[in-house]
Amino acid sequence: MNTKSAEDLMECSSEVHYSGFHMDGIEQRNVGTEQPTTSAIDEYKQPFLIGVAGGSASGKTAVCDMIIQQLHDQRVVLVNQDSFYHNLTEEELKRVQDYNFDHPEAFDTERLVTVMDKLKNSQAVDIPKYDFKGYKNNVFPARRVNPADVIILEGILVFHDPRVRALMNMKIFVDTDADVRLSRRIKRDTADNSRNIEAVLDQYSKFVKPAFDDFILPSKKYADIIIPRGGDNHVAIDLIVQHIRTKLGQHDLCKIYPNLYVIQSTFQIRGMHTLIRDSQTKKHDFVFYADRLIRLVVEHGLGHLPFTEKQVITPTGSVYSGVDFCKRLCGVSIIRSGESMENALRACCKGIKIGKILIHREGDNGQQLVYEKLPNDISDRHVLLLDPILGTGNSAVEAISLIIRKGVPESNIIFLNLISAPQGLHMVCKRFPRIKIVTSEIDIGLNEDFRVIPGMGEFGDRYFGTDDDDELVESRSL
Ligand SMILES: Nc1nc2c(ncn2[C@@H]2O[C@H](COP(=O)(O)OP(=O)(O)OP(=O)(O)O)[C@@H](O)[C@H]2O)c(=O)[nH]1
Ligand SMILES: O=P(O)(O)OC[C@H]1O[C@H](OP(=O)(O)OP(=O)(O)O)[C@H](O)[C@@H]1O
Ligand SMILES: O=c1cc[nH]c(=O)[nH]1
Repeated sequence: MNTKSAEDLMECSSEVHYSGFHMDGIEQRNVGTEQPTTSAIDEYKQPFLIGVAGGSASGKTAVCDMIIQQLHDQRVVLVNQDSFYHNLTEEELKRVQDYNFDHPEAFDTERLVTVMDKLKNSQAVDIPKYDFKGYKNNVFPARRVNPADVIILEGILVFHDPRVRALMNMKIFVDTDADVRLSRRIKRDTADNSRNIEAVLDQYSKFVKPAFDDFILPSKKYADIIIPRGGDNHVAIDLIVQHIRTKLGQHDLCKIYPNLYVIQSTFQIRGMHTLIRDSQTKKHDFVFYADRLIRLVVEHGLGHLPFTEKQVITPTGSVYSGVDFCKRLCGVSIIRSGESMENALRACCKGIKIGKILIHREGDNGQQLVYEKLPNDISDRHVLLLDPILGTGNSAVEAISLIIRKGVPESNIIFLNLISAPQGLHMVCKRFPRIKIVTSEIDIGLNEDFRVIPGMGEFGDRYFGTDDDDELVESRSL
């Protein structure tokens, strides 16, 4: 994975326009001509890598073909582990029937790691073409593979090497009955009369079955998903494709940080963002739409708290099996902008205790804690930390550190936020990998004044009316 420091990502243009939507007719508009560089984000755009392992003739190819077919609108490449078989030496060629094609050492794993690492980092690669008749991997020309959104690596032993496994976003094991695999293999290998059944069975008992027991089956434990019956299992494949689509639709940072949640974007949400980001929006509209967005973020954040099962009897006398909210919570707002989120939290959680933290900005690089008042029993509670803007991450880190010093486990903190800059997300997620962050949009970056871009300016000034709004134009409605 390409790890860049937050500082390395600071190169962004300061003049940025927000690409919004007209709600009537849903026409996309690009308001400005000068777009910011997206190189900072592109660094983190990584393809989704799926590993498909399983015994010989288990149906891996069928599973891959079906996934590729269903992901027809995505750029998908299929890489086969067979392409990485070592060349056979003259000696080995003379006694090919004694060569173990099913052992991990039959593959050039170093080359496989290099190629997959490049593909994962969106670089084009040359993949060897293997000649199954001549047992050579130097067929000319090699296969040129360009970067794609999804890469599928298929083969009997693709889970064997930990470096290859570490690159995978999803690991699928195709689990097919041994009898079915053997009969398929016999049919396949004798189909064109190229081999007789004795030779096929001999290879099976000498190499294929032992390798399955010693290397392939033990690698099943690494799988995220085990598909019984291979390509015949349409339900499993539909579910896998749905999951891949969700992941592809997510912001790339969500793939890096599993505890980061961006609420699902709708035109309604984009419309509200368009209004609060518009420098021409008047204060009362700004407050109205910011409040609506905040309410959505708060409701979403509450969904990440633990629940217990609860059954109730409905007026029809039927049983409804539901859940009961976690009761031990509190809010903590970062003064002053965080206070704008308190009403939404109170509206959702009656009588909730809300603590406060004031962090004074000293220059633009450092933060200094100047005031805190938190519930005495905060360490027993789940904490909803409120601040609408995550910029450099300095304020959030300061506030989270204080809450942890008060005895709250990191995993009991949920940071609720409207707009996040990638720099702040990297800083907070790396420092506190177990806290959850819920945000409504991730922006492009920060400008030289550490303001989020495109952003929405100074949230506190716009929400509380301490900016100069003489010039603002008339109110508009959604
Ligand atoms: N005899 C022989 N077998 C080979 C050679 N190269 C690979 N194999 C066999 O090919 C098998 C790996 O391919 P499979 O997993 O069966 O291929 P596949 O088509 O992807 O399998 P499924 O799609 O799961 O049916 C190993 O079990 C090897 O024994 C070769 O040159 N000669
Ligand atoms: O991630 P950072 O770079 O630390 O920036 C984020 C901080 O900036 C904003 O507050 P601001 O300092 O503008 O004060 P205000 O809430 O009083 O307007 C925001 O509410 C955060 O607290
Ligand atoms: O863009 C920014 C950054 C910090 N605080 C804000 O209110 N806006």
